[in-house]
Amino acid sequence: MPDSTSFLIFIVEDNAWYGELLEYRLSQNPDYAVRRFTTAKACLDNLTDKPHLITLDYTLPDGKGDEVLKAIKDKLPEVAVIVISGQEDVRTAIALLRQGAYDYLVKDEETADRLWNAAGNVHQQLLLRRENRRLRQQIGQKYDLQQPILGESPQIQQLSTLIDKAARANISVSISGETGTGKELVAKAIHFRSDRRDGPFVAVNVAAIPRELLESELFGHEKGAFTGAVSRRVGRFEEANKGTLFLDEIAELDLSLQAKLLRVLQEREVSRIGSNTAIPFDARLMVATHRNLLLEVQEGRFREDLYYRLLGLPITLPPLRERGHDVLLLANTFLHDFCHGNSMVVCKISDAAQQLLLQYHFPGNVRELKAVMELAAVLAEGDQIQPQDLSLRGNSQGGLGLAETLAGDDSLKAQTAAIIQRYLDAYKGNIVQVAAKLQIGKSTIYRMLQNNEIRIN
Ligand SMILES: Nc1ncnc2c1ncn2[C@@H]1O[C@H](COP(=O)(O)OP(=O)(O)OP(=O)(O)O)[C@@H](O)[C@H]1O
Repeated sequence: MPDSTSFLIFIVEDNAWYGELLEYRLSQNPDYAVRRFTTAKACLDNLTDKPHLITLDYTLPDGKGDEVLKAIKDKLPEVAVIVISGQEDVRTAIALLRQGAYDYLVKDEETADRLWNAAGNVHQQLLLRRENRRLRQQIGQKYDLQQPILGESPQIQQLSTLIDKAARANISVSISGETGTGKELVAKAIHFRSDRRDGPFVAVNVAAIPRELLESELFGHEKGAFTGAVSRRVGRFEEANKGTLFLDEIAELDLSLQAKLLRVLQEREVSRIGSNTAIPFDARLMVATHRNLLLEVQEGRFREDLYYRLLGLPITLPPLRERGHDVLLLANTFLHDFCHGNSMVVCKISDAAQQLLLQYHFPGNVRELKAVMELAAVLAEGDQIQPQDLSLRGNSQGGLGLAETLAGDDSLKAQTAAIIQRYLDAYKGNIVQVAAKLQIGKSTIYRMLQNNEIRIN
């Protein structure tokens, strides 16, 4: 039996000398395991070993190529079969290819080389498929947890039931909720629990892509469709084939693209910019927004007909501040994951810090909580997280005041300087400690001091 990394080839050829020649050539690749059979029956009897490639002589003593090909494909549809024939016959070649043969080669002095190339291609495709499967499994494991949406509050329990219902039906899903409440996480959970889990999950943040690029991002374009279209581009709608397309911040889609999206959904086809060819659209659509989409409709910014098409199963995510003690459950999980990932000792959250977390309004919701807890793990002295380690907006006690620093409109450079300055103050100018805490080089701090971007107070 082939293992998961090998590439098993069957050569089916009644001419012993020719079979040996092909075997000799193909065996030159150390990744290939080659076995030779002189009859169709012997080949068919051994298909349980699941070869990846079969080279099939068209005229065997116990069967003609087309019959044997059919028998092979009936038993093992995914195997690549290359038919090798003594004479060229275009009609037979076409018929065999239609029947599912991978290639058709005529015996001449170049056959062994052409077979070598074809086998190389089949092998490459197999490696890509394996890699693809591995990555999918990895992603699947990451998101396909029984309880991917952490929380014990009634709101989150209800949400879990809705996710299961959404996963079972092939209905559109519209998710709303404040920023950072887990809209994308919910969309992924539905995808990975649904029948489409083996297909791709393609996420597009409509608000993050400039209008002039968005159309081609979504629908793709043909080479030369517009200035700058130097090569063909497959759009995200096509990429999501057999999977899920998640359009985040859907309310930001402008009216002309809303019209185009509506057409795609009505006709279930897309065409690339610059092409008249319609490509079937077979993906489940999920959309998300932090806005009230109905209000957008009432104010004329969002098409009503599109709204009803997209609404499907509406899911509203509650803000974190309304999830009661889930805040602490999430805080502990984030702390635990971060400390484990960074080989740090996991600290506890002191009672006072817990109270602060429970009272805080979390405008950035779960995303903010995660960032706050990770930073707290870095800042904590000893084995407990104290209120001063929590960088919450308006927390006068501490967190080095980073929340305010980061909420400003300053450039990245200015924000970096502000963060380092806060740490320098907190560590009383100890550059070695600050560099270690922030995991930056001491030279960065010295350079910034030299440029007067920061100072020792
Ligand atoms: N209930 C939850 N359990 C565990 N992790 C969560 C939960 N909710 C959100 N998260 C985490 O919080 C972060 C933000 O979630 P996500 O990106 O899904 O939010 P969003 O609502 O889509 O945000 P935005 O509106 O900015 O697009 C992610 O790291 C996500 O894994």
